[in-house]
Amino acid sequence: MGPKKGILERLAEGVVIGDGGFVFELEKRGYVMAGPWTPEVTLEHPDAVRELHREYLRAGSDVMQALTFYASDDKLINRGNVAGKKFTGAAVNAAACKIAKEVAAEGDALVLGGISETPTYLSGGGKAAVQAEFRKQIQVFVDHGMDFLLCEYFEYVEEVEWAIEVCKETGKPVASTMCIGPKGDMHGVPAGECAVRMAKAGADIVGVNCHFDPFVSLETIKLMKAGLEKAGLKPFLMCQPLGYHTPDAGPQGFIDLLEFPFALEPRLCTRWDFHKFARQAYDLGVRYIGGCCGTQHHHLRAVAEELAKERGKTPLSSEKHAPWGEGLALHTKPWVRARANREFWENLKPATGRPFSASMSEPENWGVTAGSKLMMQHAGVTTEAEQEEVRRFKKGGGKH
Ligand SMILES: C[S+](C)CC[C@H](N)C(=O)O
Ligand SMILES: N[C@@H](CCS)C(=O)O
Ligand SMILES: [Zn+2]
Repeated sequence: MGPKKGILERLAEGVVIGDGGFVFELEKRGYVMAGPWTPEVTLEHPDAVRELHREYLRAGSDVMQALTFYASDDKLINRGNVAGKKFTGAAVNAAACKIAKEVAAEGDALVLGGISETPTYLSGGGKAAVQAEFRKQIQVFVDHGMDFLLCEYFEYVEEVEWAIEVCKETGKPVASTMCIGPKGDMHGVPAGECAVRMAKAGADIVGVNCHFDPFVSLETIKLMKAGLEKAGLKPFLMCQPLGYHTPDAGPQGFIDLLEFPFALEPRLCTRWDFHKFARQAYDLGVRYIGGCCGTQHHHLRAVAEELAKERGKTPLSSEKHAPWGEGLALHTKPWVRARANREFWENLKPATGRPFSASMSEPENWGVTAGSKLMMQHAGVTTEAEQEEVRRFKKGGGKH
């Protein structure tokens, strides 16, 4: 076998599958704390991180992304208060890189080092102080031979431009995703402009991650694509959305939903939602497709199975999963065997089993956010007349 193909070559040839959620999944498994969301688990429980990488590799992931989310020194510093432990970015990042490399070598995966938004920026620190945080993390990625770099989970385009600038100093390919929706960044910079600014700063791959569901995220990607086309720029497109449905989320996405972060399960996407997402993303020209918070093994496997023809292969874990539920043909009960087909799963509207659960936690957002038409469509309010009724209801202060 020759040398591994690089990320840009792989993207030019076809589709690359990213990874699933790490901090969210490890929080549920008892290894990460919700709140700080920092990944000192790479030092405390390396086996837990290793196993999750393996699960994603088995699902078809082409990239082992080192678990370095929020692992800047300024973010980790608060973790010194937990059980008297001090975790440095250098140690957490180095451990993350080693684990990612180890699992990548078990398949044909690339390794990726990522940086994310910093408390320094959010508290008004200037460019030099913010870039100093990034530089420390990136040095570790260079020392450990990461194949490419990612700026992910940025709410402000200014900060991600500073991040890309530092990544470019290494000469490695750079990907960049913001956690924004169709309304743009937290300063109101439109999504299309964010994409153009990321590409002009030097990102080879641009797109979105986290904060919004797969279908809202694709709406953002459409706006990004249009902005890039208008500016004559052609970076690869990347989308790693939530594994939760968020049609009612406001501009900051799922963070502002009442269920964030401990009661999101009723909103979980099914594997069939991810089949649909993968196809729509691919048709839109997205070539780097993965997941973020809430996404698990079966979501990624669905992406890999949906795009099996395009990729010329099926993921390892498909050995335990016949396409479109066909394994059910082996079930003992005939009425369950009747579900062993694509038509059944593609058309099912899953019930939640919660009689008093509303489909939206904050329907009052419907009339006030730019994505409201989209939200209504997701909620099944599809005709113009019904949508007008919702708007009238809103204007009337919630009274008919
Ligand atoms: C997307 S989660 C891992 C982090 C969300 C938010 N920025 C928070 O810190 O709670
Ligand atoms: N890559 C990170 C992003 C969190 S928003 C993770 O999967 O945990
Ligand atoms: Zn996320």
